[in-house]
Amino acid sequence: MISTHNLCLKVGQRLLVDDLNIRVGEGECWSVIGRNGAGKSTLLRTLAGLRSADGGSVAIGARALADWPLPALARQRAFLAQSRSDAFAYSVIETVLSARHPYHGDRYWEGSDDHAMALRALEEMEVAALAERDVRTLSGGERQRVAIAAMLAQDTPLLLLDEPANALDLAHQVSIMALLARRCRERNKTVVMIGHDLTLAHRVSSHALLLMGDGGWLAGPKDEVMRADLLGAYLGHPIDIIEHAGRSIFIPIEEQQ
Ligand SMILES: Nc1ncnc2c1ncn2[C@@H]1O[C@H](COP(=O)(O)OP(=O)(O)OP(=O)(O)O)[C@@H](O)[C@H]1O
Repeated sequence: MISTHNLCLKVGQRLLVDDLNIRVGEGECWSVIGRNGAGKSTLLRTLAGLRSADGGSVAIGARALADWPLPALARQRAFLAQSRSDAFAYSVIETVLSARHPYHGDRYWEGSDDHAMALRALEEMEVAALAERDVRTLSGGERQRVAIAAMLAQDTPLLLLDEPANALDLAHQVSIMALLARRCRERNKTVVMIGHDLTLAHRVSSHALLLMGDGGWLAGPKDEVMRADLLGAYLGHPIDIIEHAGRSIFIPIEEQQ
């Protein structure tokens, strides 16, 4: 679905990611893991085509990202930014409907199919009751769920999400991550997301990509990569993994006082 070829990312003189070669297949769910400042958002923005590579390339399907016309690219991938600000008094439903524009061509108005999809996405995110509300009046968690609803309404094969669990309460963190995993399993969608909750990431992901922040990286199936020794090295803190009720629970090891 999406692949990188000797991808290099830099900010200023600092090398964040060096020679990254990954192939994210259809139906796979990848978690990108690393310390603050390791380059996770920079990578995701590059995968979305919102920032150019500092070396190497990204391809969606067989076509280089740079060769995708923007409307066609918007039908291939949806992107959830880490934060957003709303300058205008759009309603929730208008915000979600705007995600349907890539399907309009020359048509200005949305059709009834667009409305039905937008409403369905709001219902899935449990924010349908807020459809007529001004987005600027929403709580942080409600706004996050509306942004994810817009992604679902965009209905792309590839979803790129920068910390989707941000601002969500516990129940919504679990349900939305489970929904993303189901989208991969049942509808063959492809997800690449950033998250700091290792237990949740391990539960829903098929693969993980660890970023060291100095160019180094490690990618593979989650059980090969999300090992205590590797995570400890990449996150700069020792980690314990406890098996409980068939799940792996990741906990930071407390230093002796
Ligand atoms: N426009 C910029 N100018 C200068 N430095 C930048 C710029 N954009 C990003 N950086 C730096 O690049 C590094 C990587 O940033 P990035 O946002 O990708 O990190 P991250 O892994 O997503 O971190 P976090 O977990 O805190 O969200 C950081 O040190 C950041 O300060």
